[in-house]
Amino acid sequence: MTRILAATDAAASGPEHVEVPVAYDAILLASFGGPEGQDDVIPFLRNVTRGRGIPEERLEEVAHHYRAFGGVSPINDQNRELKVALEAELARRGIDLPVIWGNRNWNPYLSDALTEANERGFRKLIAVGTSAYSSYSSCRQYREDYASALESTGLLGTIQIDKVRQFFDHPGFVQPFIDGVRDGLAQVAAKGIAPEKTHVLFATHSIPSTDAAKSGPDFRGFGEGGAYAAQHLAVSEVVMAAQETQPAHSLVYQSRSGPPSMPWLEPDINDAIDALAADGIEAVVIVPVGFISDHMEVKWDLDTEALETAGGHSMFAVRVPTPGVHPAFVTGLVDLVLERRDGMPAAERPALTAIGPWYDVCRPGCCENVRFGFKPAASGVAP
Ligand SMILES: CC1=C(CCC(=O)O)c2cc3nc(cc4[nH]c(cc5[nH]c(cc1n2)c(C)c5CCC(=O)O)c(CCC(=O)O)c4C)C(CCC(=O)O)=C3C
Ligand SMILES: [Fe+2]
Repeated sequence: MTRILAATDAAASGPEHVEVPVAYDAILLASFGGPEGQDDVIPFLRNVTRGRGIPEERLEEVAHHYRAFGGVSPINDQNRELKVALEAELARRGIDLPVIWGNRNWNPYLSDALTEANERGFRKLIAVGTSAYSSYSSCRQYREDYASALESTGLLGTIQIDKVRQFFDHPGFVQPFIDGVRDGLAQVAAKGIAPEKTHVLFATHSIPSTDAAKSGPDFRGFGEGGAYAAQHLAVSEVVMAAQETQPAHSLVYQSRSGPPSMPWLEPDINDAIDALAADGIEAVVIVPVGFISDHMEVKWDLDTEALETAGGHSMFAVRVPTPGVHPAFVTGLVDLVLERRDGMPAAERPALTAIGPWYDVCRPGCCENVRFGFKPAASGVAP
């Protein structure tokens, strides 16, 4: 297993990287949540966008995506499957850690999970969030929601919530993408399309540019796109380096939702596909590198919209699978829990890029949201 630590990272990999061992009572599988029927769609969207300044037209547009799927987000069944897969892997390895599931934006809520934990006598929880990268939306907001669920249930001070490190460069997360891109490139080759006419698009969720700039801790100096862009770029390089043929590749963004006046990360995947078509590219392999399961952002924004954009140019397009319940991913998540529980030294932790392994405990100021300021957050050093 490769583990590279850049010389410039020496200061960042001090003792603060790794915490002391903790005897956890249970795993908190923490996710986004999604509607389970047509009547849930609007209340769910209100939960997600409360106070966020998302234009009404965008909400109607997104409601339409959910309506087209019967008002049911695929994310809930995917989390149920992941929970079952984690339980099976824990049992197989003889690890006695129950898994409880709670979401940030829909039933079962994080507060329901904490109530359940309390009833079952659990005091120390290790959270596994279904989100691999660093940014306000993909890390800090989870931590804020842990804190507010502790507050609303009156369990602050009774239950402790730690989290596994952001796992963007853990082999368990990256391997399924390596396998998927290999399969995708083989499909392109089988069509007789040459590597020079092929492009690999690594796709992730766009976020406001100001959030991106503040993603990760300030002292790492990641530049304009912050840790969020740097982590995605680094993972893309690892995935491409593992391929036998290496067509050109790039990082693109999807699912932008803020007002047009607010800058979000670009280019949008559909604009990128248009530009590639104009350059004579005949095939695209789309890698949903920002996501862990085939939820709505994948099913709609990639499988419906991006594939349609490619089809409009008569391009051949393949969408690579997300990690889902790939055995390497499930095993990797359990490994992440154990390294944290046992206080495994940073030098022994698997990480495929020079950026990781990421921190057990978020550093001060990490993933600040300049739009809303700091709210209390669990599993980090204040603020
Ligand atoms: C970085 C990131 C991830 C990846 C990390 C992670 O996985 O956590 C992610 C995942 C997801 N986002 C999801 C759904 C939504 N996200 C929205 C809005 C937003 N997302 C943002 C960012 C992210 N989002 C941001 C900056 C906003 C603007 C509002 C704000 O500033 O906070 C909205 C409102 C409507 C809209 O504007 O699109 C919806 C409905 C679902 C569920 C899908 C399903 O149901 O299957 C999932 C997994
Ligand atoms: Fe989102």
